[in-house]
Amino acid sequence: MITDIERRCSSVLILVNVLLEQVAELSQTDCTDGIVTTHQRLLLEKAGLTGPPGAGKSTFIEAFGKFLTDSGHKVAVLAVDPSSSTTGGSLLGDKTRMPELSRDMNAYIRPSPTSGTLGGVNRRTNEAIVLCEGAGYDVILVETVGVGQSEFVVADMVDMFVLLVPPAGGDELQALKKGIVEVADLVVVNKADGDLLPAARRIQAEYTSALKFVRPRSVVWKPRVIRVSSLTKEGIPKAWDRMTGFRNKTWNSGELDMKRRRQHRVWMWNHIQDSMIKLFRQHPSVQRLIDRMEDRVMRGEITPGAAADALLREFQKSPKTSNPEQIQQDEL
Ligand SMILES: Nc1nc2c(ncn2[C@@H]2O[C@H](COP(=O)(O)OP(=O)(O)OP(=O)(O)O)[C@@H](O)[C@H]2O)c(=O)[nH]1
Repeated sequence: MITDIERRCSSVLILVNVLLEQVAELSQTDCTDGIVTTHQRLLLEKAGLTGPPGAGKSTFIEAFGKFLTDSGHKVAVLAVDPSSSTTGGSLLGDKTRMPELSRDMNAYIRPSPTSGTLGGVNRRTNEAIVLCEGAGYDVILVETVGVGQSEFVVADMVDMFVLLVPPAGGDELQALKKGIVEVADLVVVNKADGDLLPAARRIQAEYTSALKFVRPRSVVWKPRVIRVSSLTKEGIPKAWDRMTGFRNKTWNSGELDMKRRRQHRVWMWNHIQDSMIKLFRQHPSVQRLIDRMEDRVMRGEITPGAAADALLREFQKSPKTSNPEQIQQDEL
């Protein structure tokens, strides 16, 4: 269920986005160029953070975020929760998970959007990043649960990707490692304290060797593995040091700027894809045919390809499409 506040926040977000687009159109500049200067963009840190449930993401973000706000930064924590679009639940972004940071005037924690398609949820997260940049947050952390495809979507929204892991092995971790390690710029082994310290050292060595087999994505940065304790705060400054190291190197080489430009292109196409699907589904003649075609495909009377072609022909036949403004309303 969407609460009234969430509904209003979404409306405000969409309204601000529309305004940003109009300002960009008027000045014929890139939307983000209009609100964030080059100097600000150089100092901006946008990182994705993922890890399996129980790795200590909330505890880490709380400790890391406090360290940053104490050093004069403004920190925004956003969340992408793939389960929220299907179950209506929200694993992430809950303010009670980070009680101290959520009370901090220099931190903003945005709960995960809990409605809409995954595309819509991601789109709103991406728009929230742009708004946080404009509002002067210089560190933006986008948190995801490390179990789905969302990491790869988030990797297209942020400058760097951080994987947080607990000092434990097992099959679950092996599976997790394979996909995500390929997009990780920094692996943080959490809970490196007390009795868990020897295990944390072992996991650090394991990830360090796993990273050797990953195809490098940058010519100036080699992914690192560090140990931290979010409880004792040991290693927290080092995590920040590594993140700024990544940003400075990739910025100076031009890689970061190029990556951000490419991401804008990816998101343009993501938006087009989302909108096209909605237009398609809302097209009156397509709507009349969809149920029949789905039925025939399921009964094996027609191949999926032939059914898709029939629907696409119907869509192309009449240029009449639904009102895009109506689509935005429906998204809410
Ligand atoms: N010893 C130790 N325990 C930690 C550390 N960080 C987190 N924990 C503990 O690990 C457990 C899980 O921490 P959370 O921060 O809730 O983990 P999470 O990844 O956010 O978990 P989800 O909310 O389920 O996604 C809690 O009992 C924490 O107290 C750490 O650095 N050292």
